[in-house]
Amino acid sequence: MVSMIFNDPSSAAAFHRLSFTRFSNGLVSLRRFVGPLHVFSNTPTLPRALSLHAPRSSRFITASMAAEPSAKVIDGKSVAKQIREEISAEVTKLKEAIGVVPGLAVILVGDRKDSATYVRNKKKACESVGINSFEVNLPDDASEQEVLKYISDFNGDPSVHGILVQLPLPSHMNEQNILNAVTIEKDVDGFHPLNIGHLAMRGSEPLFVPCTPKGCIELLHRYGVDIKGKRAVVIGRSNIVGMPAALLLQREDATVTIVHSRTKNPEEITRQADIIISAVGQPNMVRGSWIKPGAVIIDVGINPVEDATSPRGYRLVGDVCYDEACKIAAAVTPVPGGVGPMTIAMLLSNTVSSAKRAYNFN
Ligand SMILES: Nc1nc2c(c(=O)[nH]1)N[C@@H](CN(C=O)c1ccc(C(=O)N[C@@H](CCC(=O)O)C(=O)O)cc1)CN2
Repeated sequence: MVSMIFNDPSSAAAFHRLSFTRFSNGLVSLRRFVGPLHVFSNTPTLPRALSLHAPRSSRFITASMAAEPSAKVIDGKSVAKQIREEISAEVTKLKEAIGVVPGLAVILVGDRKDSATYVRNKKKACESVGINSFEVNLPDDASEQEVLKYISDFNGDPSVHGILVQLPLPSHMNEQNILNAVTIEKDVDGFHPLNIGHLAMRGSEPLFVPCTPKGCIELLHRYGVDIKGKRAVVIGRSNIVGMPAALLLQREDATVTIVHSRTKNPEEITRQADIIISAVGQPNMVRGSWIKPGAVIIDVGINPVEDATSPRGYRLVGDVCYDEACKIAAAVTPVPGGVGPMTIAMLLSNTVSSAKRAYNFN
């Protein structure tokens, strides 16, 4: 069975570790639904309404006897495509009106395959919407000074509106020093302490919100999920996902609990949530028994697990046991094809916002 112990990744590394875990599908007991959570769509191509009902009388059932999968699949891939089309139109407008083309600079240090893939995908996404991209590739043994020099050059370059340092960085580098060096006006990753600070303060607006948490909220909005007054549980408290996701949910008037590696009874707490955002990097940790019937689940985990039948030798799974979640939740994001593609769509969105802000263009 999958481990029930999870860690708090302080950097992106824990999300993309190649950890191979075997698990088996046991029976799960689940509590009957206590109240409806309506999921309305305001987008014509997306689902109209979701609401699950069950009689209050029978208190417990088991997953083996439970209904067929009924959860709505929250399709991040198609929402991200829609967003790229919207961004493409904005880029054209900006260029035609004032002759400005947004520019994104990406710095990659080291030779991690997954990071190289993400950077390549970011470059392709920029091309697809008409954003200029600038790429710097440094070897694993590059010095922190070299990275800081590139950041300083990009900070002063008017053709660059967004700067991103791909994480994780090699262990000899001080991540915080490097993230702090990006000027906040170009911090399209939203990781600068000032941007995070503004996100945490009521009545204050950050210039940028971190892309993955922003993508999670965007999915909830585009699928018409009510957040105000709902109970939300964020599993994981990393700087790049869990913590900012909790702050964003709070700004949307959810009642937010963070479940982390030292939380007692994580299962019981999570089962109270109307909305779950899981970002711990532990394959299939959240079982059916953790989920309140009718909950909406945003699964941020992208975990490789051994799979001899796949050409890559592994396949990707989320933090949430998808098959079990599909039988209990109202709506759930798949992995792959859920939050991942939204991360890059939000990066493009932040880059265009930055270029517009630089020229006071609305
Ligand atoms: N500077 C940053 N570094 C990292 C971030 C970040 O937001 N800023 N996030 C992650 C990696 N990441 C983007 O950088 C990212 C991860 C995953 C995906 C994605 O689309 N995943 C696909 C599956 C891909 C596959 O098949 O291998 C999916 O979930 O469908 C996009 C971006 C850490 N570093």
